[in-house]
Amino acid sequence: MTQSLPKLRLGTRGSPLALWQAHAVRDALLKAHRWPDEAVEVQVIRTTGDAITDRALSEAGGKGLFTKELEEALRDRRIDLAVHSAKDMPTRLPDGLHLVGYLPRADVRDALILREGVALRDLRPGARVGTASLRREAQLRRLRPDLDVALLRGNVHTRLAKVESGEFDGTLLAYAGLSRLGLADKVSSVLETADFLPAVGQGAVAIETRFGDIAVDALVVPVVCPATGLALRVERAYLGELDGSCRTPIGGLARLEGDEIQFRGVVLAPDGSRHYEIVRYGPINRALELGIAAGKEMRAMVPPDLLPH
Ligand SMILES: NCc1[nH]cc(CCC(=O)O)c1CC(=O)O
Repeated sequence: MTQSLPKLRLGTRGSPLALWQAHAVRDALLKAHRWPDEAVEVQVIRTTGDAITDRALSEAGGKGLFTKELEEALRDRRIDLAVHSAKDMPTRLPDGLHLVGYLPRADVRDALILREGVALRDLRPGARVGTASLRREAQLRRLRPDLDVALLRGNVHTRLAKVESGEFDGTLLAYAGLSRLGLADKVSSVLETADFLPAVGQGAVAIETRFGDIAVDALVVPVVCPATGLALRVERAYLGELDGSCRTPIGGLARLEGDEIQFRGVVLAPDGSRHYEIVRYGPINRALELGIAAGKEMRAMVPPDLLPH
């Protein structure tokens, strides 16, 4: 029997980071199946989020802005899989779609990029640090209430340019993204997760497919990382319990420790004046339950002005 070569159409946004991630998935597929280059075709799809550059994403409508058009293409069968930053994925997906898995997770930490100096403590009081992330802003204010934290949007290169030009004294970005773009040498220092928790999903590349399209899923499964899948199951279940708005600064990180999962979560007041932390452990075969329990515990602890209803 001759096996005909599949032609998988992989959809992605067109940003440099998205393209890197799409090609990482494509390369993994080609390698795992020993396919020739033409077996996986990358299709660039422009999303609503790509058109917004002047406002904080939380104001523009938040998550979903970067995924909608890709998900429409999936449902219309114009593509067979969509590749996303796991961090940018809403906790609830549209009917008929699912996350089949993730590439092995990269460094989860946030990185500090400073015009001068190395560490957070090197910033003088009043120094201007730019970020568009509520989570980064709140954690930064908590650690350094004396800084002037301001909105800084745009792609990675734009942000780095604004630090280099002196418009900002520093910025915070995901280490994983910088490293994928070959910009790890711009990093002044990394913020340890002990005092600065990443966003749920940070550092992970997600692969979304049509639920029930077992032919496609069977081809994707060999490239997905089970450990990353477990961690993301916990983190996304936690976020799902807290969701409702993306106006609340939320961090969360699950890690495998032997046959246990450790989860740590944080919710903060936007100005960093209050923060609520939880640590929970659970067995690996109870990942979903661990995430849900962590989310419920957090919800019970956090005052309603930070997490509505
Ligand atoms: N929201 C944009 C986004 N989505 C994923 C990453 C970085 C890569 C990753 O976390 O996997 C970034 C940039 C950033 O936050 O610095």
